[in-house]
Amino acid sequence: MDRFAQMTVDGVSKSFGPQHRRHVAVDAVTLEVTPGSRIGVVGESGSGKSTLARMMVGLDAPSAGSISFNGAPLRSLLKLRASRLELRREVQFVAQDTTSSFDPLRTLRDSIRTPAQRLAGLDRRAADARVDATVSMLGLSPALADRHPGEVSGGQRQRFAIARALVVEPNLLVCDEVVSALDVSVQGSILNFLKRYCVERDAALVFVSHGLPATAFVCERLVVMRGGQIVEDGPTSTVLNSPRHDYTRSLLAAFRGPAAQEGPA
Ligand SMILES: Nc1ncnc2c1ncn2[C@@H]1O[C@H](COP(=O)(O)OP(=O)(O)OP(=O)(O)O)[C@@H](O)[C@H]1O
Repeated sequence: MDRFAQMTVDGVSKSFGPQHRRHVAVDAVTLEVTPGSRIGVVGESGSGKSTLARMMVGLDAPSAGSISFNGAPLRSLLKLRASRLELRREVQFVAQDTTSSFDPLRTLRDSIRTPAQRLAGLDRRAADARVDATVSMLGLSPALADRHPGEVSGGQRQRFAIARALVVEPNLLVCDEVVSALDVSVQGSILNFLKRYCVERDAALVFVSHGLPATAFVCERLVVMRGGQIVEDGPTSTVLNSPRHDYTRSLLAAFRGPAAQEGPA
């Protein structure tokens, strides 16, 4: 599989529930992601951000519309084991809920080493070295990786989840509320780290978050969602300084302050 060049989300919708009580979580969303783009997806709770992110990594299937990776339908890439593994090598996801995302019976090191071996093709020794280097870059002691997920704090587990995604060095990283559980000081260093990671390797980031200041700090493009739809999409500075939609204005008003433009808060 070629290196990530383009992901296209084309008129994608997702509904939940029985026919007579259909709830439309994502409604005809169109979005294009290319290398180096860092896209922040913001919006109120229930606006469809997580559902969109899950569809982009193939964890949920769209009810309508299509998603393609380098021109190939995601659905067909996911069908075959070989292309699914290659896709996972290129596209990684960090979920909001880290409690259920790690196997409680395995050490964190085991869980992070597996993708380093299986997806990045490293032997055990190289994979262990990669695990140590990655967790260290995220401000964690490698010794902590020998614990089980229940033996570290929620914030540490969140950083291990980021490490598990980064250990395969993906070229598209999709993050769903990855810093909300972290202390403010740790948030800042993780946001800096994610931004640097993307800039250095021309990787793309889709960063789903409630936190507008953090999102504006990391992302050069902001997508605002409401009721499953994208109501605004543009360069971060344009969206912050001259929002076109009333909803964006009210979202900005809630976060009004210099922090929105100067750095994570
Ligand atoms: N598996 C599901 N089954 C039924 N409804 C769902 C499911 N997943 C999401 N929804 C509904 O879809 C809508 C969008 O949810 P989603 O989690 O995508 O929003 P969100 O913007 O990420 O919210 P939050 O910021 O609170 O995580 C919500 O009304 C939610 O209740």
